[in-house]
Amino acid sequence: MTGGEQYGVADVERGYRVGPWTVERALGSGAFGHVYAARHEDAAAEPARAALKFLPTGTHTPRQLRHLRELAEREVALLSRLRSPRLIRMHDALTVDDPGHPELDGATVLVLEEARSSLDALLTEDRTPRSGPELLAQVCEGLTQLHDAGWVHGDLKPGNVLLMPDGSARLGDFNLAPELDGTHAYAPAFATADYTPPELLWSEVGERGMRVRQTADVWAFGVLAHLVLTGSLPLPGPTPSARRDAAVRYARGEEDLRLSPGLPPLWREIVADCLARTHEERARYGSAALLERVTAAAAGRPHRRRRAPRPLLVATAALTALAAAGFGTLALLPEGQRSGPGDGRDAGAVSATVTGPPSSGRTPAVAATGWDRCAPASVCFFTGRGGTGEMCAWEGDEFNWTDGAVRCSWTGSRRPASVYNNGVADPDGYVHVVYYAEEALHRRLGCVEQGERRDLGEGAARILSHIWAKAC
Ligand SMILES: Nc1ncnc2c1ncn2[C@@H]1O[C@H](COP(=O)(O)OP(=O)(O)OP(=O)(O)O)[C@@H](O)[C@H]1O
Repeated sequence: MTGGEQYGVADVERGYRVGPWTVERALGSGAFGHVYAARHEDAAAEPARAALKFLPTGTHTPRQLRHLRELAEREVALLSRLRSPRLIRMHDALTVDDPGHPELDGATVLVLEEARSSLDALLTEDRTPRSGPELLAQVCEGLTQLHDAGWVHGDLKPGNVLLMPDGSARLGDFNLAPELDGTHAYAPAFATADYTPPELLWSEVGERGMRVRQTADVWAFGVLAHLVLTGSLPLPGPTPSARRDAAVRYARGEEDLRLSPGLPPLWREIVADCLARTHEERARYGSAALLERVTAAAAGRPHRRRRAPRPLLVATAALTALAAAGFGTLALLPEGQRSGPGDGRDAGAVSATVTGPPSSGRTPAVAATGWDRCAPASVCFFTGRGGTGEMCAWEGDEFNWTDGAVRCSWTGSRRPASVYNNGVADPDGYVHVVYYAEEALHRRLGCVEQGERRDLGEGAARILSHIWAKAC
C-alpha cells in the first residue's frame, strides 16, 4: 500500500476485505476519498456488488482529523436519511478495524450502489454528448430532491454526477453537503472554484464553516449545463484562477456574461438565470421551477410559462358559434373574407386570435381589420404588409409553426410580410418575440419588441418558429 493524497486514505489493494466485502479494483478517487468496486462474500446477497468509498482517517494533525471526521459524518448523515431516486444510495457504513494497517485502521467505508462511470468520464470521451440534455434534467431532479429535503449539495460538478448501468444520472459525493439551518447551511470551505458562485468566492469562513445557500447549487448547475451543452465553461480564462477573477468582475457588473453561441436557444435563458449575478436573482427560481424549465428544454420544447390568462374557452366557444353559423375559421383568411365550415384550416391559431378578452372592449374579429385582428397577449404574423392578408397568431408557448397545437398553415408556401407583437405585461418579463428561419428555434432572423408593428421587408425569409423572450 502506498500513501494517498493530502487528505486521501492509503490505496487499498485488490482482495482487501472490509466486513463481507472484497475489493476488486479502483473506480476513482477525489480530494477526500478513494472508491473501489467490491463484491459481497455471498454471491446471492442483495446487493452482491457495491462501490466502497474509503474516507480518510489516521495520519493527520488533530485539526485535520476533526475536519475529516466531519466530512465522513456529513456524508453518512445525508445518505442514511435521504433516499431519492436521483441520489446515489448507501447500503451500509462500516469502520475498518485493522490495527495491522494503521493508515486504514478506523477509516469510514461507505457501501454505495455501484455506478458504471461518471459524467466527468463521459465528457472526456465526448465533449457534448447527445444524452446531455436528458442527463441535465436528471441532475436537476436530484438537486430538487436534495433541496426539498432541506440540504445543499455544495460540490456539484461532473465528477459528482454518477452514471448508472442504464445510463441514467444520480448525484453522488455528499461530504460537503450541509443541511439547512433556516435559510443557510454551513459547509467546509472546499467547493470547486469553477462551480462556486461569486458571492462565495470572497465569503468569510466562520467558526461553523462557510455560509452557503441552495442558490449555490443553482449556479453550479448553470456551469455544468453550459459545459455539457457546449463543451466549454461559461466564464473565460485559461486557468481556474483566471476564471475566478472573471466571475468576480462579472458579479461586480464590470463584465457581462458571454454565453457560448453554441448554447442551444432553449437553454440560453435557463443557463443565464442560473448564472445570475446575485443570490437574490437566482433565488427567484426555486429548484422546482428550475426543474420544470429544464425538463421542458430537455424534451425540446420551451417551458410553458404562465402567461396572462385569456378566455380561450370563450374564444373557442365564440368561434364554434361562428363556424356553426357558417363563418368558418377566420384568422387564416385574407382580411375581411370568410370561408365555409370544414375547410380544413387551422382552428388552433384561430382560437387564439379572433376574440379578444371581453374586458378589452374590442369588437369581434369579424369586424376587425389589419393589425387590429391581433388580440392582446398575442404575436401575429401576416402575409401582407401593414398587417394585411392572412394572419397566424399565437399567445401561448407553442413555438414551431408546422406542428403542435397551434399551426400556421400558409407558412409552407408563403413568407410573412409583417408582424405585430401585441404582447401584454408578463410576470416573468417574457414580452418580446424572437423569430427563427427553422423549426425548434434554429437560425435566428430577428426580434419584435412588445407593442411593435413592423413590415418585414421584401426579402423576409420563411419563419418556422418563434419564442417569447425577456430581451430582444
Ligand atoms: N458509487 C460509485 N460508483 C462508482 N464510482 C464511484 C462511486 N462513487 C464515486 N465514484 C468514483 O470515484 C470518484 C471520487 O468519488 P467522490 O467524488 O465521491 O470522492 P471525493 O473524494 O469526495 O471527491 P471530491 O474531490 O469530488 O470531493 C468519482 O469521481 C467517481 O469516478
